[in-house]
Amino acid sequence: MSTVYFCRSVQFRAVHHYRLPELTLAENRRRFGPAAEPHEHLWTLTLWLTGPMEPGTGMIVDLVQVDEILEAEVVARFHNQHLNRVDPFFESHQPSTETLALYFAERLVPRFAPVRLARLRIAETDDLFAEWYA
Ligand SMILES: Nc1nc2c(c(=O)[nH]1)N=C([C@H](O)[C@H](O)COP(=O)(O)OP(=O)(O)OP(=O)(O)O)CN2
Repeated sequence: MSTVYFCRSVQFRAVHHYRLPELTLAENRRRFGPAAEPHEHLWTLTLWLTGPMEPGTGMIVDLVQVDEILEAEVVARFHNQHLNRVDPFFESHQPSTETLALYFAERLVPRFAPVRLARLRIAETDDLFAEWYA
């Protein structure tokens, strides 16, 4: 049986850096190079949502509802922020794309239920991104 996914992307601009707390600044600079310094990306978060299509509307989920959740959970919290400081979680977790994929998936899955978040992509650029699959 075929499956349809409804997809939506949202962007936010934010700074991050990589620094392990057990290392000195000089050691972090050697370990991570330029990425040890705060640097900005225009992040793109993309969701793949699936579930039954409502016969009347032909929709899996209303776009207005999707956008409200993304605005509250992603844009309002992360746009123009420093990711290492936006949530105490990132005091003990480096804000890599891999970590952000897990972070956003864990928070967005319950927000979209019973619509199923099946896949999520967080991209720093077109050629650097991480994906999460349910
Ligand atoms: N495993 C990961 N490694 C790195 C990540 C990541 O999310 N996961 N992120 C970064 C940085 O944020 C960094 O900005 C990207 O590193 P950079 O060396 O600039 O990457 P590119 O080679 O793609 O950049 P060019 O401008 O094309 O040289 C680092 N590592």
